[in-house]
Amino acid sequence: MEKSRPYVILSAAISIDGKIATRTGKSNLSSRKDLVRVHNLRKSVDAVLVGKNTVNVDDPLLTVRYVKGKNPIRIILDSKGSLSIKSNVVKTAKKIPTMLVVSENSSKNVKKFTTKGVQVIRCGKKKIDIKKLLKILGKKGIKKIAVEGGGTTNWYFFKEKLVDEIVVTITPYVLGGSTAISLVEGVGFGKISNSFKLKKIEKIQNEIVLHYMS
Ligand SMILES: NC(=O)C1=CN([C@@H]2O[C@H](COP(=O)(O)OP(=O)(O)OC[C@H]3O[C@@H](n4cnc5c(N)ncnc54)[C@H](OP(=O)(O)O)[C@@H]3O)[C@@H](O)[C@H]2O)C=CC1
Ligand SMILES: Nc1nc(O)c(N)c(N[C@@H]2O[C@H](COP(=O)(O)O)[C@@H](O)[C@H]2O)n1
Repeated sequence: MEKSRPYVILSAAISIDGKIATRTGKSNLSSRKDLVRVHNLRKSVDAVLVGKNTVNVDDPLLTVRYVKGKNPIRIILDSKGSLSIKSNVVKTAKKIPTMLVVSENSSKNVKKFTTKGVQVIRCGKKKIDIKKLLKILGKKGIKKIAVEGGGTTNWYFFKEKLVDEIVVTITPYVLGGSTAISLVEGVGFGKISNSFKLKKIEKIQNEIVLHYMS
């Protein structure tokens, strides 16, 4: 692992058939107990990163609420700067550090975000260059990141071989549907070569939490 970039933990909850949301975008798969575990993970990292669609669909807070602890910095990948200023992450940005990552070519006026307390980072010409972004974050003192989806964001991190650890909860649901979002979207790998080592298995009632390391 390059020293200059943060350690990346990919965190998600999946259905038995590997989906992270229903075809209508419902994703509240984890039990309360598993969410307590997720919040313990959040308090242990410097930042939580998600893609723009996750913010649009879930309108998450991405805070530590079910346990006591410091909120991580929230990072949203949104190359066009199209996020709604009415989203919870923007509305709470004056209290909880929030970064919006846009591309260098994004012509959108970012002042509407900065006035709400959001720090805007420009990175990558047309699309966000996540390798470069991780270096920028490393320079800002961010040492550990939890990537919390969605499937497209997860794909970019796997594609660039930037995932150091995977923590995935298998929840007792079958969602089906060819348009339902999978743990990893994108075009996918052509070869079976991207392997991880199983380090821990936790059973939480009806769920199994798998911990894999690169
Ligand atoms: N069960 C679970 O654990 C979780 C479930 N979810 C679910 O996942 C769904 C959303 O997933 P999905 O639609 O795949 O979208 P994502 O949330 O992954 O957002 C993808 C978008 O982020 C923007 N983006 C910009 N640069 C990058 C980059 N370098 N890498 C990745 N993304 C980039 C892109 O938009 P642009 O081109 O405009 O910049 C891209 O289309 C929701 O339904 C949500 O509920 C999400 C998280 C966890
Ligand atoms: N680990 C996990 N389990 C689930 O069941 C989930 N739905 C998610 N989703 C991620 O957490 C975000 C919601 O966070 P808040 O409760 O609003 O703080 C969501 O947007 C996904 O990134 N994760």
